[in-house]
Amino acid sequence: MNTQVIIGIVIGVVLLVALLAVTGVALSRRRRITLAEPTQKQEVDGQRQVDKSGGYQAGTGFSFSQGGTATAPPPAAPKPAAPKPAAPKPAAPKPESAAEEAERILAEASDAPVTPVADDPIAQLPGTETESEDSAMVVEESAESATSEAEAEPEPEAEPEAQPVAAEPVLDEIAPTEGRLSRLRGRLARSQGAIGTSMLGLLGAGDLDEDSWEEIEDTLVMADLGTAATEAVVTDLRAELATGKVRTAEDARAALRRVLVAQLRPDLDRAVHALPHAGGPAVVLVVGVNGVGKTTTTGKLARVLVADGRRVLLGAADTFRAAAADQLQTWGERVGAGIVRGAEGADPASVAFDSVATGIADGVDVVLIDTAGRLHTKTGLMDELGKVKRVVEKKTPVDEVLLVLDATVGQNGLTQAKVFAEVVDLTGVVLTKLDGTAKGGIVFRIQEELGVPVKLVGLGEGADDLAPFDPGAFVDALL
Ligand SMILES: Nc1nc2c(ncn2[C@@H]2O[C@H](COP(=O)(O)OP(=O)(O)OP(=O)(O)O)[C@@H](O)[C@H]2O)c(=O)[nH]1
Repeated sequence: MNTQVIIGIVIGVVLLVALLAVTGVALSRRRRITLAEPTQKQEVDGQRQVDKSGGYQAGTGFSFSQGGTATAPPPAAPKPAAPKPAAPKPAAPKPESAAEEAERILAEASDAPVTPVADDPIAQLPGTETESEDSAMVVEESAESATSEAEAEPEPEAEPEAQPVAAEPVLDEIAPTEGRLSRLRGRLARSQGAIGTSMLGLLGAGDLDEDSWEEIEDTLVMADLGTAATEAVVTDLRAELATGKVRTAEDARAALRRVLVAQLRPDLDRAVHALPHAGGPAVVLVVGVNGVGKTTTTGKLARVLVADGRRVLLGAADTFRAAAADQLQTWGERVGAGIVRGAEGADPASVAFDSVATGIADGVDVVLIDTAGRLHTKTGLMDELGKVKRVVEKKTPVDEVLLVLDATVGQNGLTQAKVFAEVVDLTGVVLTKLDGTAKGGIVFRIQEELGVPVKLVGLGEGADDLAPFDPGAFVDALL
């Protein structure tokens, strides 16, 4: 009896030990797999990509692609430290130190024509005066820190806190992006309706006399479509109705939908060029005037990219407003993206340069640079934005220049947009605050007048209130 108990206990202990051993092996395997994850390869546009996300994925309705259209590759500029083919190893020190390189590039960029900012009140803000000594110092400091961090590449357990790329953030849950288009519909429905209700009422009423056509025109103009787009829509609608196939209210709705969608140019490339290219991260510049939602959009975009499996570095080149860098840093911490920021009032170009240098050194997939809000009337500041772009291009091409526009400001937004388009080659527009009192018709004008596609829309202040722009879904939301 006693012997049986003892045997039972022995068997139990043996089984327990075996179970622990198996669990231990499984755990250590899993750990190893997690660490090895960054080598996972993906095919994107026929090119091999390295997924360094650690498997943090979310289904996404967003479309990302490789750039190459925002800027031509940097002209025969001395290509800084030809990156090693086996990329993600952080920065082997270059022959020219990062600080020297930064200094040289900023000095070269400063030779380019920069409009004097003499009596411009905005230009009197700290840091806007000239780039020379102060900014060079900032670059030197930050470039040095980037280099030394890269040199002191940590052994697994000795992780330095100063690492610019994400220090143990508590990551947010990111809402799946799939449902965002239906959310777009709901949000727009709050403030839209002009096009839908009145147009469908008129079209559905049967034969249209000239008064009705005029009313249709007025409705479209009031919805912010502008005269050119309005005329085009009316002409196309007349043609549709002339076919005699529009007999019911449903036919009228379908015809109106067809015409509006066609007017929104569904053929335009709306993918955000945010995928890395061989040897370097994609660079996205986020530009626009104060308060339109640049920082918020940069943060929201970072979330989507991280959810899509990308390693993201944020560049806080909005040095005019200290809170903007703090705001961006918070976004980064929540989502697991690193940040490079300069001193308040530092030269934005130096921060942008430093961000890209750090991004290259750390092997991130994309660097999102949030720039300062610039009043479009301040030529000097606009020139400075040109400088930001030129300086970045010395390192790597800028893949995407996203202009953020506040949809609620209507015509003013368009005026701003045109000035920005003169200074930098815009590749896409983000239209924010479409959840507000915006009239959706502004989308038609922006695309028509700028020739640049609306790629993303902001639908609220919430972290996940960013959606890809889709002409069909957008028109559905209007009707
Ligand atoms: N309703 C709504 N509010 C938004 C949206 N996007 C941004 N905002 C709000 O707009 C305000 C300004 O946003 P910011 O991101 O600070 O704007 P900014 O362009 O970076 O401003 P500056 O740093 O001053 O140049 C904030 O209160 C945001 O929450 C949106 O899509 N909808």
